[in-house]
Amino acid sequence: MKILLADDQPDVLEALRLLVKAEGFSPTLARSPAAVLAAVEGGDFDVVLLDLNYTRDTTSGREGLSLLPKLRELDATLPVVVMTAWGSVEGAVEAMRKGARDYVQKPWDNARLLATLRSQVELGRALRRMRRLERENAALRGEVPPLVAGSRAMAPVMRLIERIGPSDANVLLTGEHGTGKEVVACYLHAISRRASGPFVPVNAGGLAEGVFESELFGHVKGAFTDAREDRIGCFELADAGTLFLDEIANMPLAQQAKLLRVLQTGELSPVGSSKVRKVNARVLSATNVDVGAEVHAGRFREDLLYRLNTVEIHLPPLRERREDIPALAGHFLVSHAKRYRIENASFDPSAIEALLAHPFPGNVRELEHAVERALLLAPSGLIRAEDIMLRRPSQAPNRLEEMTLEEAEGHLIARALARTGGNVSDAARALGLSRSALYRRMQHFGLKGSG
Ligand SMILES: Nc1ncnc2c1ncn2[C@@H]1O[C@H](COP(=O)(O)OP(=O)(O)OP(=O)(O)O)[C@@H](O)[C@H]1O
Repeated sequence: MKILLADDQPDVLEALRLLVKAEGFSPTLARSPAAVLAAVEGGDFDVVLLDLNYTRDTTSGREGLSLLPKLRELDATLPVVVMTAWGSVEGAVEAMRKGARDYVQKPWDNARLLATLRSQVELGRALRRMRRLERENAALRGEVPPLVAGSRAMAPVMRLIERIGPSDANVLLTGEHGTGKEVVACYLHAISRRASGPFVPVNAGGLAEGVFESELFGHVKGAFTDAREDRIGCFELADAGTLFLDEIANMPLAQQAKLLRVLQTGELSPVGSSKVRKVNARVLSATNVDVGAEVHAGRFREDLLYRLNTVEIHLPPLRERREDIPALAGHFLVSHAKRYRIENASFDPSAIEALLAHPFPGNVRELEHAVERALLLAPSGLIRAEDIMLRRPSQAPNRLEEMTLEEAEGHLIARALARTGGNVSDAARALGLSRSALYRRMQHFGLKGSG
């Protein structure tokens, strides 16, 4: 049983540590509200025992009280027991209202404290079990997207996802292209309290100047020439649900400012209207770019990043979680066989070996496409190594007709940049794009120019 003990008085902490350790708990200690949050973010506790007062000369309990909603946001199933000063019943009542499960008064009675902690651990576990069952049932009903993530590298990521999912916290998903950021966003929504509301994905980084506001905030009839009807924006479509903003690092600064305003106020006005509307959408966002570096370079607003990444979840590339390859391949085999009505689809062990040996620069998406192609090419339903066409990155084809549209685009852009010696303006002119549009695509493909 893992317990987090939080108090700013070392002697109290030590007494509590000895007490709970003797009873089979494994304690972690925190001496400040910040340490409590950091511990809960990084750890996996069965119960928290939280003192409400953090500076010796105050007894208001404010600091501890303000921690409770934050803890609930981080993990709604984590039981928190508060300690209050003797006789301060109001503090205890307020703490319970803010999400504490129980309280004990100082000086505490050892036997009662331990009994309270033990029963909270039991209750917390039951609650988590129930949540898991609900989720498994929802997955069986097809309401939660299947997420294959059994590898060791994904274990801490999954723990974080399970913990953060039910809360309303804004989450920034990072990771290379095709690592599953959108599936995870969908999963987070499906296990949240908003699951019965809508999940609205929008490619925030791909919206042109003129469409951004209307797409996100909506417009009223007559707001501009083409506005023949009122249109509801994605923020309102996601009301009581989740808005998923993809490719956020590609948003120009002007759009970032508009988004930030809505996130700060929780209010928006559709284009052409002066009426203010309240919005209630949980915002999940994603990027394959190092946003910290973008902030540093002045291309991304720090205050916006701060709003978006209450919690950051990084999805490792597939090459760092090879253990997942067989299960993912099996998952894609079943789902595509169903889609193409292919019976008896299966892998020969040589096929799995070939998959395990591939570096997958395109991550899970590349694996999915490889399995889909192999399924369509294998003469019987049995897929062998030779049916799987995997390209070594160094042997990437340079025949356009063998490429996907995305590969062809990246290839043409890289070629144009090579021809112009990395000059972005010249390359943009050659490709018939604006400089900023080319810049966005270069970021998308991880290409660099020389100015
Ligand atoms: N863990 C997973 N379990 C099952 N399917 C997955 C998993 N990860 C990714 N996929 C599948 O792989 C494909 C790519 O995933 P997704 O679109 O979520 O990646 P992404 O990181 O959002 O990509 P991009 O950065 O290009 O937008 C999807 O079809 C998705 O269903």
